[in-house]
Amino acid sequence: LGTQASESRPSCHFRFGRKEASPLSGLPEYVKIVEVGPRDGLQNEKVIVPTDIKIEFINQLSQTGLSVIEVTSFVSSKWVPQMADHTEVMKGIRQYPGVRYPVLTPNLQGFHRAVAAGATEISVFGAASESFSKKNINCSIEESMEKFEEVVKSARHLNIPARGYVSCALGCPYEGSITPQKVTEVSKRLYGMGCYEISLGDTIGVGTPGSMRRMLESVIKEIPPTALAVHCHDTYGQALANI
Ligand SMILES: CC(C)(COP(=O)([O-])OP(=O)([O-])OC[C@H]1O[C@@H](n2cnc3c(N)ncnc32)[C@H](O)[C@@H]1OP(=O)([O-])[O-])[C@@H](O)C(=O)NCCC(=O)NCCSC(=O)C[C@@](C)(O)CC(=O)[O-]
Repeated sequence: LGTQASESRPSCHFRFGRKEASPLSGLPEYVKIVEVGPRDGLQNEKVIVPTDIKIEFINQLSQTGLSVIEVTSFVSSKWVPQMADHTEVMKGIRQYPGVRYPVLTPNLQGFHRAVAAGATEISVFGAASESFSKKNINCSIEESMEKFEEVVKSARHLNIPARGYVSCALGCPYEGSITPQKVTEVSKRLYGMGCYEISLGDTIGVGTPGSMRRMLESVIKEIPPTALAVHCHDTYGQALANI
């Protein structure tokens, strides 16, 4: 994610609930906001944010009425130094009733560490682009799916809900356009293995309402819209329009 422009950091992403026959028309019945500032917002900061500040940030977010706050990532500190204090952050925050605190886990090692730190919800994060998958998590899409299968299976045994991210849903920093079919294929794999919700990431903010619609129309053929979320980076000021 090194190529991500600093202004592209999202602080939250969205899931919509609708009653209409067409899931892409009309206004949503409700909007769920998944706050990702402490994780996606901070992960690329050059200066390491002190752990106590992160904890205070999350505690204050917990008092805003949000129902889901993504806290940290149990990833390699060599890859993402900013998330090296994942265990301290997870153990240090005050968990408010009615608020969920998911964390990112790329593999079983991360999953076990997350559980040991007290995580009760996790997310695996894949991509619809081979190059992005390799640069982000050092493996092919197929290899990543095998790792995620293990994680989601272990999570299920512990009754821990798992979400799945699909990066590059509207474009890749290395490959350019990504077809809606590829996004659908990866989303279907994640949903099929047991992820309760698939978050479609416009990782570099290159989407438009048109490309978002085309991508969603394809994914919705395979996954119920109630199990979909979008995660929009605001690199070109289009995130709100795309949402
Ligand atoms: C996935 C790995 C770990 C593979 O990294 P790797 O180097 O391929 O891992 P490995 O299995 O070959 O192991 C190598 C070393 O890493 C360690 N290791 C192995 N796993 C872990 C772990 N879980 N936690 C801590 N350490 C770990 C392992 O113990 C070993 O340590 P050593 O023996 O060399 O001392 C690495 O590539 C990584 O950490 N990547 C993180 C990428 C990341 O966090 N990216 C940002 C989040 S994704 C995102 O932002 C997109 C999203 C979700 O917001 C949606 C969107 O906008 O598109």
